[in-house]
Amino acid sequence: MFDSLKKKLQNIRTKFASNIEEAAGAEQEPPEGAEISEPAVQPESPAAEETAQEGQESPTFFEKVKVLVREREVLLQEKDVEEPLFELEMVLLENDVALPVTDEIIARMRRDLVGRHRKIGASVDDLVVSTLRSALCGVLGEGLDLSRYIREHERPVKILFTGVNGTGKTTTVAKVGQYLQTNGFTVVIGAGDTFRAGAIEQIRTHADRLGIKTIQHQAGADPSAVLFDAVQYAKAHDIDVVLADTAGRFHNRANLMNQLDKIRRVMKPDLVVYVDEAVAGNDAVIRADEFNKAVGTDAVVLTKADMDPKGGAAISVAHTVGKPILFLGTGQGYDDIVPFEPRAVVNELLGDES
Ligand SMILES: Nc1nc2c(ncn2[C@@H]2O[C@H](COP(=O)(O)OP(=O)(O)OP(=O)(O)O)[C@@H](O)[C@H]2O)c(=O)[nH]1
Repeated sequence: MFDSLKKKLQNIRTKFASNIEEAAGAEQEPPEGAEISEPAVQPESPAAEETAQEGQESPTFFEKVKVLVREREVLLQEKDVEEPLFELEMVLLENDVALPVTDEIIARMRRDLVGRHRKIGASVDDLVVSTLRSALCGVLGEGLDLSRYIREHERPVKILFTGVNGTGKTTTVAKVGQYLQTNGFTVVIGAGDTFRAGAIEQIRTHADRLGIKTIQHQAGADPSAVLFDAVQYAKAHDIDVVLADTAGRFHNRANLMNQLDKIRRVMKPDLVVYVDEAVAGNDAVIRADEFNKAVGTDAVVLTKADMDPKGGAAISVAHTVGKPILFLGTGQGYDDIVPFEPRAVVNELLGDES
């Protein structure tokens, strides 16, 4: 994931850095007519001093100026960052980052860079990276640690999975079941997709393989009743978590959305988790937002991240919906699920924090 974006961000960093170096250098230029032959710059280090004393090649004027500007602050103007900001905007949009989220990242970068005295540390790239890091962290928000959430809430914690057809909801229910068992929690699955032929068998097969109990009714039964029974089972058997699968549906199908509303009222989930596929890019972000408006969403899972080189949905969805990403699905195996940690994502995009 992010392969394409990572490479392009590296180029943008270089562009920002060279523009800032240039701006800082320009700030150092003496006024017209002033003496420029010998800038009052001390060699940077004892090693540099030694080199100078030995009469070897002394640093050029430009190198001396660079040393000087790195030790002080620079006041950047809009024109200094206009071009790389525009390039950054294009790169984000090309990689499926939603327009309002792109705007937000650009606005944060501009706010952090323009019109402020910024201290240039050891490297201009550090300044660029820290500004980008803070803009990206700003839109990714905080993650949601599911294990911690479960430990801090009354059991059974009830998690309802919603989303459109075929995005990987059922597989995700199984993966989350496996993840929770590995983390020491007991789990029951409610086979709430009573609509699609074969859906009950599908979730049952997954659950059997993982040694998880499934609560199921006949095909065509009322999913609210199935999920109510799953919750009763969990209460009676001291199970930590109920995972509720549901049929795929589009937010504009009123009857199916009413069914979801009924499920919510009957099952009273603690978390409603919207599942969509990262590869759908902006479509996934728009659908997530629409689902949130229609039935509410507490967290998002993005599946098929392994097939998405852009990563735009992962960057956009939390800011758009205003809810955290819980997991990324990274393959078809039960272990192919990773908790979404915004900091780790930013580190992957920009390189580890030094
Ligand atoms: N590569 C990849 N494939 C995935 C991932 N998650 C699910 N899939 C595959 O996506 C396909 C659809 O998954 P399902 O779990 O059946 O989807 P669903 O949303 O429950 O489908 P409906 O019940 O029709 O709504 C299956 O072939 C899964 O193996 C993932 O993270 N990566």
